[in-house]
Amino acid sequence: MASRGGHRALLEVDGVVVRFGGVVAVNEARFDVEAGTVTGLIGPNGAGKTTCFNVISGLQRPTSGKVWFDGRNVSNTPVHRRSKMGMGRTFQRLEAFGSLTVRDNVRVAADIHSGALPLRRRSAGKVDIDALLERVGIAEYARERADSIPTGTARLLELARCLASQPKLLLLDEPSSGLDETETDDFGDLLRDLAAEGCAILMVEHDMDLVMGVCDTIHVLDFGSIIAQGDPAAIRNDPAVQKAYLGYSDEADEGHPVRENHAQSGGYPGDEYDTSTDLPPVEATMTLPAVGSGIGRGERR
Ligand SMILES: Nc1ncnc2c1ncn2[C@@H]1O[C@H](COP(=O)(O)OP(=O)(O)OP(=O)(O)O)[C@@H](O)[C@H]1O
Repeated sequence: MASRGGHRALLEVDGVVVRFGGVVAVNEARFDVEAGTVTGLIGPNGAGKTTCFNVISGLQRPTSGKVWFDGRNVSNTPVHRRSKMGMGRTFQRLEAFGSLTVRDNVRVAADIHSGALPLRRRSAGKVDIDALLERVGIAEYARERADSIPTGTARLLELARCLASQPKLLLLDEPSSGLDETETDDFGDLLRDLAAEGCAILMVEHDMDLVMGVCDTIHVLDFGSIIAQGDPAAIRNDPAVQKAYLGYSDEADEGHPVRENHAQSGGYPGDEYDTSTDLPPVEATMTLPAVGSGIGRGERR
């Protein structure tokens, strides 16, 4: 966390609370995201991940607490200014302009960003659109209309549009949904490459193979509170995390299931289990991929 006068992480979520009436969606969340790393923000459905993302990107004002970005308190900074400072975000909902080609969508995103830069920085901010499409793996769709491409490709287009603004911090909300196994593997490699180039990546993601395979650090939210923080090995073995995802409390261990809302969320680790049943099978705890197994080793759904 922030040290006064010393090192500050690129992003710091500093005791953020968000209340919606009686619901505490985020409860004193506190975590950092360092430049050059991939960080996962995970948790059962309704845990507060999207609300946290909204606070970081400026769509949601926190009830209390602060967000620091690049050494500045941005808690009251509007979305467009945060974007100009180097925050890029993708959304669960796809946002591309359907009637434009894939290439033009990325061009527009690059132009908007470049237009927002001071004149002296515009040429430095110029993006090679074709190289970017190539890098993200959608060059073959460059001339297709965005509303005619497969969902996985549209997801990658979102990423390309975001990268066109050359962000220092990339906020990715469910980036792998709609990607097939090969696309997800390539996507994981791309995230590692971006981090190696110095980008900070924070992602909300339900695909545990991907999360465990690419993240340096993972923060786990449950009912708005951070219940565990650490590397994939620590998170995988953390009893509180297992409990949160299984939907059992201590009482439940004695045969009284509680927190059905989470148990039915289906996101983790039992992506394979039938979410129409009340609780996932206990074996679901065993479906977490081994840390270091890489991604896409056949366990993915
Ligand atoms: N605008 C809102 N008004 C009232 N309650 C809200 C609002 N937004 C979110 N909530 C509540 O806050 C809690 C956290 O929701 P949030 O969407 O942040 O969770 P999440 O972890 O992103 O869930 P999911 O994985 O399903 O997207 C939930 O109980 C949700 O119902």
